[in-house]
Amino acid sequence: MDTPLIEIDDVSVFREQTQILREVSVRIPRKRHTAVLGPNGSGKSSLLKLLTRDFYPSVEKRGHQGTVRILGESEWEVSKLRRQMGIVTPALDYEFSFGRTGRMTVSEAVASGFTATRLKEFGPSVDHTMADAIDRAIETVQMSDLRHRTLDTLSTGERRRVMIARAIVHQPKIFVLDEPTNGLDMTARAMFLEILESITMQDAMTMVLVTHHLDEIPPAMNHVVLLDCGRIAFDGPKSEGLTATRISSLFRAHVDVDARADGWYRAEMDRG
Ligand SMILES: Nc1ncnc2c1ncn2[C@@H]1O[C@H](COP(=O)(O)OP(=O)(O)OP(=O)(O)O)[C@@H](O)[C@H]1O
Repeated sequence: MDTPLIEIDDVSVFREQTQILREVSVRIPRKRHTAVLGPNGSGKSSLLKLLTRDFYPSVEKRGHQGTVRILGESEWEVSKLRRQMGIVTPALDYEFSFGRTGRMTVSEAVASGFTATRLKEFGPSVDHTMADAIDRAIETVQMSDLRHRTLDTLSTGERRRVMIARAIVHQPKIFVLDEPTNGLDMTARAMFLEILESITMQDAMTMVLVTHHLDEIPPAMNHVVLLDCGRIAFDGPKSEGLTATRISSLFRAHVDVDARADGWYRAEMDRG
């Protein structure tokens, strides 16, 4: 059997006396695109930070320390690990919006995904194969016309699409997105979701999407993890996780959930 891409085993994380993740265990095999859903402060970003090695499992009072294995390994040099993953976070988007990083062109920024670097001086020397991959990634996010523009001249929606191209240019096995539609208007969001949908359908990378919004989970993403106060409240098939009962309990509100025929979900708060 294939080694799972991600195995988190009995991990707790404490920060400043507060326990922000509680005995979390999650296993994500290849091709199991997974949405991590939960209310504000439930620990979604902290879970992703375990994957990117921004957070490590804490040692608990009884001496126990959980493990995080990525591609079968628990010891990773952070820079090497980042090259195995595509990552899109609001913080990264911000970093690419100004200063020397913001003055990179779309093509240069996408090329920097090969080395997981943030400045063109540290970027790769681009050979033919890489140039083709850069073109394909830029096409996937529908940015070919703007490829020579610098990032600081792009709208948030356009820059976010460039971040996707940068994250996938080297065809990583794992593609992680943290609330990627934050700050996008209706049209930019719809376009962004269409791009995510096309990437999940290719199945080349396994996507882990952190979101508050059920209606952002692409149809081909069939697995959900529900996080509640740092604990896993559910981990399983989307059709069983995204029920009105579970979602209402998670968000402490009456929520109607509609599984649509096209595979997308809609949720609406029942204010009655
Ligand atoms: N570095 C830190 N130091 C102290 N507390 C932290 C730290 N990082 C996160 N927390 C706390 O851990 C909890 C979970 O935070 P996290 O950002 O993972 O939640 P989230 O589900 O991603 O929230 P949101 O949806 O609002 O982004 C919050 O109560 C937060 O204040």
